[in-house]
Formats: sequence, structure tokens, C-alpha cells
Amino acid sequence: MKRDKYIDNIDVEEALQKFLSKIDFKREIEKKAPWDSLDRITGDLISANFSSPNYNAAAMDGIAVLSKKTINARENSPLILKEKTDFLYVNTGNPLPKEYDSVIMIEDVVELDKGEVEIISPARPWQHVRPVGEDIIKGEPVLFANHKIRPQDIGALLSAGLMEIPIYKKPKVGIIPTGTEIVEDSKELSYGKIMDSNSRMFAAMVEKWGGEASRFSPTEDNYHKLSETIKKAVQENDIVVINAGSSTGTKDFTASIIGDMGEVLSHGVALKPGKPTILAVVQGKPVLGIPGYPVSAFISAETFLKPLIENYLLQKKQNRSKIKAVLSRSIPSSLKHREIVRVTLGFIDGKLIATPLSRGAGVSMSLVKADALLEIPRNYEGYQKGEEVEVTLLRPLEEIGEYLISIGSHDIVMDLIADEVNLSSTHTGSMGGVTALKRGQTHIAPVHILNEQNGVYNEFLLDKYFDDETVLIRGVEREQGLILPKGNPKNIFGISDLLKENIIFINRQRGAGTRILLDYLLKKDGISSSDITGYEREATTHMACATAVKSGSADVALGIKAAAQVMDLDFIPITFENYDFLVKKETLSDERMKSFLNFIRSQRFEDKIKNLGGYNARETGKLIFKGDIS
Ligand SMILES: Nc1nc2c(c(=O)[nH]1)N[C@H]1C(S)=C(S)[C@@H](COP(=O)(O)OP(=O)(O)OC[C@H]3O[C@@H](n4cnc5c(N)ncnc54)[C@H](O)[C@@H]3O)O[C@H]1N2
Ligand code: MOO
Repeated sequence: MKRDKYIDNIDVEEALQKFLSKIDFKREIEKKAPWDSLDRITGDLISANFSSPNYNAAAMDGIAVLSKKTINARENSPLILKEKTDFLYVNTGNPLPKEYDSVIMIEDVVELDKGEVEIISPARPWQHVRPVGEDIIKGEPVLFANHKIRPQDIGALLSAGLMEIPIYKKPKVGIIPTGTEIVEDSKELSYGKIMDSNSRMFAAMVEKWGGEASRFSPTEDNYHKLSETIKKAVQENDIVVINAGSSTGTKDFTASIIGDMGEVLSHGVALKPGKPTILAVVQGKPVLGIPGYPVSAFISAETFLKPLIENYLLQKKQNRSKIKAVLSRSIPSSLKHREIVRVTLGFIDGKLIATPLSRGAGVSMSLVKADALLEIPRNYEGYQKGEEVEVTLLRPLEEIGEYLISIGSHDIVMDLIADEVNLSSTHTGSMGGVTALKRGQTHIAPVHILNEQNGVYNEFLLDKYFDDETVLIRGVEREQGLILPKGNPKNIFGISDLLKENIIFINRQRGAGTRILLDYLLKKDGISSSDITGYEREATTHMACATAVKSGSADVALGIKAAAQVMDLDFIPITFENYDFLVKKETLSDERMKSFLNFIRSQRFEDKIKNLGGYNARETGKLIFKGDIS
């Protein structure tokens, strides 16, 4: 099949408006009990069946009287009333007996013997009486059309005697995951297969927005089969979403199939992630081709599927709250498209700081970790660090304020702490943390940098980059060593073995602490890096190195023991390194910081660290000040 290489780059708003203008939804109405209608949309004006209350009701506990018979009651000349003749006892909510028109509260009545009471002031007509229809009058509107039903609405509908109300049927959204590599069950998740996560995510989004999701099983990349599934989906649904196959690969059929069935309005929008989105109409129904990468899938669905459902339900665009924040890092972006960047947020010295997360369209965890989304408009080159930007919140701001911010080097220990303490950490490497702390953009900067002059970790950073107001909190010691395939088939026992023939090494990126350690060890042993095969090949995390060894693409890596253990690999220890935390002294009195310190100094933390293997908590929590360093 010939590839359609010409994907458009249409402006998002323009594409969406054109899409919406071509669709004429056939909305249907169903009848449901009010209590089954929460969050549904009224399909018509709904008027009261009964007045509420439908009788004149006593509004207080007391006595019912005829007001004109009480006008002579005075403090200096009390009036005596006889039960059954002049008054009757009533409780709140009781119907007012026909012959009476007023209620006196029991507190204002002196009860005498023999069924008599005394009052000292007259009762006004209709005082303490809820007249018929005080709340709702029969025939008057209770709810207008196109209103989203809330709990209090359900209460009012029932008070008005409505047992059934007209609401719009939910728009049915057919969701088709595609791709021969897509599986539904993790039991089938062999090498090269991908779990179908997107279609379940779409289904949840659709339900949240008020639609009814109907999901198909993954359809393989086969023109005929896919075409049959799409036909069925269009017949059975109001909206159809086809996931993946939206780009220009040899098996990306979506656009041409939809084109054969109806009209493709646009293929390719100026949105990143989400570029290859397809907007089409088949038999008057909207058909969306959404790209496969999970983040692209999420952003594209938010941008195009949500407005479709809102439009079907005649609801206004529901915007999330926005807030201003200061960027901790620069984010360059292309002029060509609108880009959506996931960010974490945190309050440092009362200022809200936004830190960008991974921008990869395949990194679904960036959406899980994000506190907010930052939109970089089309025709913008991006934003500079320190610039004030507006972000769209994904979490309540109050919750964000409870979090301690950490920017710097990553270690599994941070995840372990985050499980117990409100901690939001972003990983930029040690030097990224040092810069962020200097700029007041983080509370904590986790670091592990070796001083190549004396072989001591981190302490020199205080002298080199900070004034007396900064302190180093001793974190953990972690074992660094050689990560090797199980059984060590190539007999590697030390750094000098990296020089052996047929040994392929995998390195960490420039600037990474482990890379600096390797260079230090090589220098100490007088080894030249150019003699090591693979020295130039860089991975950015311990786990990526371990994965390379596991898959056989490398024979050895330098890294932490925990990574070797997780991947079930062999490990030969070389040295211990310190993973510590730099903080400003003033932060030590922050309650969030106190819980951080309490936890890392606890026995519970030490036990957890020991369980990880390759760690120890010898001096964890000790404070090192600039003056302490000899
Ligand atoms: N030569 C070019 N290649 C690509 C371009 C381009 O313009 N030229 N665009 C890239 C962009 S941008 C995106 S986004 C993707 C879109 O890919 P497709 O929509 O065609 O999707 P696939 O290639 O089939 O799959 C991509 C990727 O998505 C994941 N996936 C797919 N289905 C699911 C699912 N149901 N659940 C979870 N994840 C899923 C999977 O990781 C696939 O590997 O194309 C680029 N390529
Ligand atoms: O537009 Mo793609 O959706 O960047 O990854």
C-alpha cells in the first residue's frame, strides 16, 4: 500500500470548529427516576407535578390558633385559651387544622392546668405556617433543559412529585484499539507486545464526561478487518474513536479506511503530543483517529473527544482552574505546534514553582505524576526558566501546598520516602538540583557527586556553590559495582576487566555521578577510556544500564546493586557512595521538612533501606554545615 505521507498541520481551534460544524447529532431522550439521574442532562423543561408542601403546615412545635382571637393578649393582661375550642397542639410539619391560621411556638405559651394555656402577645396571621407551595408550586419549573443534575436537584424533583424525568441518552462512544501487537491480558505480554491501556483510559474519560463507552477488542492491522470493525462501530454508536495507526507507517490504515467510508476533514493538527490526529465524518457521525502513544492519546482525546461529548450533551466547555507559576527550567518548543507539557508544582517561599516532566509522548507516567499541564501556544519558541506561566491544574492547589519539593539526582530511596512523606520529586541529575536550590526553586536537592581530588562525596558542594545558609543532610550510602549477566559468563571481576577482548560496556551519560565515579576509578588505575568498548554508549538511568545487560546488548555496566537485583543480574561491589540532600537552613524548621527528617532518621526507614539491598543508613539524617568540613 502506498503511504500517505502528507500529514497536515492545521491549527487546533480551526480543525475543531470545522469538525463540530459538520456534525448534527441525533440526540435521543430517555426517562429515568431522579435518583438514577445524577450528572445526567435534562432533555426538557421539567415542571412540578405537586406543590410542596401540598398542605398548610406548622413550621414550629406549638399551638395552632385563629389569629384574630388572640389580638387582645398583652403582657399585663394575658389571654387564656382552651384546648380544642381555642387551640390545638401541633408539631413541626403537621397539617394546620382547617379552622386555624397561625402557630404560636411552645416557648411562648404558659401551660396551665385543665387543658388551658396562657399567651401574653397576639399571633400574626400565618405566623410559623408554611403555606401550600411555599417551596414549589405545581406547574412551575423545577429544572430547565440542558441542566446537569446535582444531588440537590434530585431532592427538589422528588419534593415536586416527579418520579420520572426526561434526560438525554448518553452519547455512545465506540472505542477501537488497533494494532497486531496489542494484547488485552498481561498473560499475553510477550516481547514486542503492548498492553491495550489506551482504550480503557478512553472508556474512563468518556464515562467521566457523561458518555457511554463501548469498547471493542483490539483489531489487528488488516485493512479488511479494521474496515469491518469501523463499519459496525459507526452503526452502533454516536461517536467512534479509532486508536493508533494514525501516522504514516506501512500499517497505518486508519485514515484511508475512514476516507473510503466518509470524509476525512483533517489528518494532522498543530498539537504536540497528538499531531497525527484524524478528524472525520462517516454517515454524519464523528469518527476520530487518535494516535497510539499514551500521552498523545490522552491529549488528543481531551482536545477533540471531550468537546464532542460536551456538544452532544449541549454542555458548555468545562475548563479546569488555571494558576500562575514560575518555571524552574527552560522549555524550548517548536513554532509549528501547540505543545502540552506536563509539570509538577510546589510552593517554595510562598512562590508556586512549575517543573517540567518528561516530554516523551510514550511516557504515560508523566501524566500520572503531573500536577498541572502547561500549554505552549503555537508560534512560541517556548519559555525561559524564571518566566511566569499559566498552568492548568490537574490536582487541587491545597494538596499541592502540602508537598515538599525535591529536584536533583534520582535514587529508589526517593520513591521509598515519597511513600511515607508528602514529597514531589523531579530528576534532573545532581547539578540540576544544585542550580534549582540556588535559585530557590526546590526545598531539597538530592546529590551524589564525587570530589575527584579527595574521593569524598558531596561535601565540597557546600564550599563550591553555597553560602553559610545551606546545609548537607547525610542520606544513604549505596553500593556501586559491576552489573553482570547471571553467572558472570565472561568472568569480569574488576574495573581492569573492562579492557578484556569481547567485553562490551554500557556507560552513563556525561555529568551523571556514576560516570564521574567510573572516570575517577579509571584514572586511579591508569586506564584510558578509549580502550573500553562501549564507553561512548550512554544510558540515562541505572535501570536502563541493567536492562541493556539483561537483554544482552552489553556485557557489563557500572551501577547500583538495587538495579542489578531488580533485573535478577549478578553484582560485584566496587565502592560505597553517598547520596545526600542539600537544603537551606531555614527549611529545617518547615513542618514538611521535619517529617522528612523524622522519617529518614527512623528505624522504619533503616529497615526499609536494608531490605532494598546494597544500601546502608550509617549516618542518615546527620547535618553537615560548611564550617564542619575540614
Ligand atoms: N515517519 C513518521 N513517523 C511517525 C510520525 C511521523 O509524523 N512520521 N509521527 C509520530 C507521532 S508524533 C506519533 S504520535 C505516532 C503515532 O503513531 P500511530 O498513531 O500511528 O500509532 P502506532 O504507530 O500504531 O503506535 C504507536 C505507539 O502507540 C502505543 N499504542 C498503540 N496502541 C496502544 C494501546 N491501545 N494502548 C497503549 N499503547 C498503545 C504503542 O506504544 C505504539 O508503539 O507516530 C510517530 N511516528
Ligand atoms: O504528536 Mo506525537 O503525538 O508528538 O507523539
